[in-house]
Amino acid sequence: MTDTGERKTAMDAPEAPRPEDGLDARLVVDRDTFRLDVALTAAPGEVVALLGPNGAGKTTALRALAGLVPLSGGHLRLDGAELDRTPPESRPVGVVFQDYLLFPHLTALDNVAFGPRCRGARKAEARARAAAWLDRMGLAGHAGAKPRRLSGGQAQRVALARALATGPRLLLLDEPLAALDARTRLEVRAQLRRHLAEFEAVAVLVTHDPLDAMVLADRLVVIEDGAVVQEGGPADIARRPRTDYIAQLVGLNLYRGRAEGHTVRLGTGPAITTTEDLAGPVFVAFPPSAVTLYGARPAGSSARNLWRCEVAGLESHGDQIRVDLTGELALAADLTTVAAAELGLHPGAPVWAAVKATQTHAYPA
Ligand SMILES: Nc1ncnc2c1ncn2[C@@H]1O[C@H](COP(=O)(O)OP(=O)(O)OP(=O)(O)O)[C@@H](O)[C@H]1O
Repeated sequence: MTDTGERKTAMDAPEAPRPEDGLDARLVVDRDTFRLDVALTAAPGEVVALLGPNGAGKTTALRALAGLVPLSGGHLRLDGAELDRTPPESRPVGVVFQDYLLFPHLTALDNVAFGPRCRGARKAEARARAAAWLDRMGLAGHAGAKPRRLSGGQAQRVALARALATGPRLLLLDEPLAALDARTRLEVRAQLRRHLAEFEAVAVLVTHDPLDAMVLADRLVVIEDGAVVQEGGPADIARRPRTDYIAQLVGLNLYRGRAEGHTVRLGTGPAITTTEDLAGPVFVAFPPSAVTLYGARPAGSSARNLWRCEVAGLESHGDQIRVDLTGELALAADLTTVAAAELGLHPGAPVWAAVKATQTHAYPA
């Protein structure tokens, strides 16, 4: 990064990455009854999303990386340097907080210049760097505006510029889009994706929105109850969820059982017929849209995956109705509103649920 904040300009002869470059951490944090213990590695240029339910420990992990909570154990190395004992203000780390935390009394320019100033840059230099960053973010025309005059999306970009203007080797983003309304979110998500793609160091973002994670990150690390339960590329996680939480996020019915060829036995429950030929512990997943419901047992149906169920709940999702079923197999089914009305579905109604083997997906557990 140059002093003006222009990155990737003098990159004609980039230095070869060293094996120790990037993030190498094991974050152990004890907080009363809660323990976080997650290993986190990332190469320069990689965007990693920490995804997980409320209280999983995502923010604690981010705060530990920033140095705002001490590690009880583990290690934290960035580009080969130990950071465990480095105070937050001396870490080469930029943070974008959920509500941006812009200084209300400072202009956009001075908000961005604040970062370099804190790191010892002279005023003129810090402001020049800030101006270059605002320009890059398409905000040159708003340099003199105070935060209250900025839209949510503009404020988000100022916060991002402020974090990037210090030339961080680790960029941390805490729920970067959570403060925005749905329409702005779409646009800001696309912009943020572009800026993250250009960022040559490590970026870690925390979110509980699967879409943000899938769109923005190269790799997802899913945390539940203080531990990593699954990590991988967005497509792999969406296709092969390994916990109920992830399956729900990506909208799949998920079961665990033992495969014998094309049959997967689910503990004491029923069996599911799949197209995959597997043996041993497996997961089976299928989308709610793959489920067909019948008011009575379908006569002459060749479907092997046919279960007697009962409607536990109904919820409308756009032009679809999500039906929660209990019975031989607990599952979610998506129907059109018309189909739900024709079946006269209501809580407690008995139904038969069918899924074709070709619509299921089995993979080793
Ligand atoms: N200052 C604190 N002192 C003690 N326990 C805390 C403190 N802050 C958080 N915790 C606990 O640590 C656990 C993890 O919280 P954390 O905020 O990291 O989760 P999260 O995944 O970011 O959740 P959310 O999505 O709700 O922000 C929770 O059980 C929480 O109650």
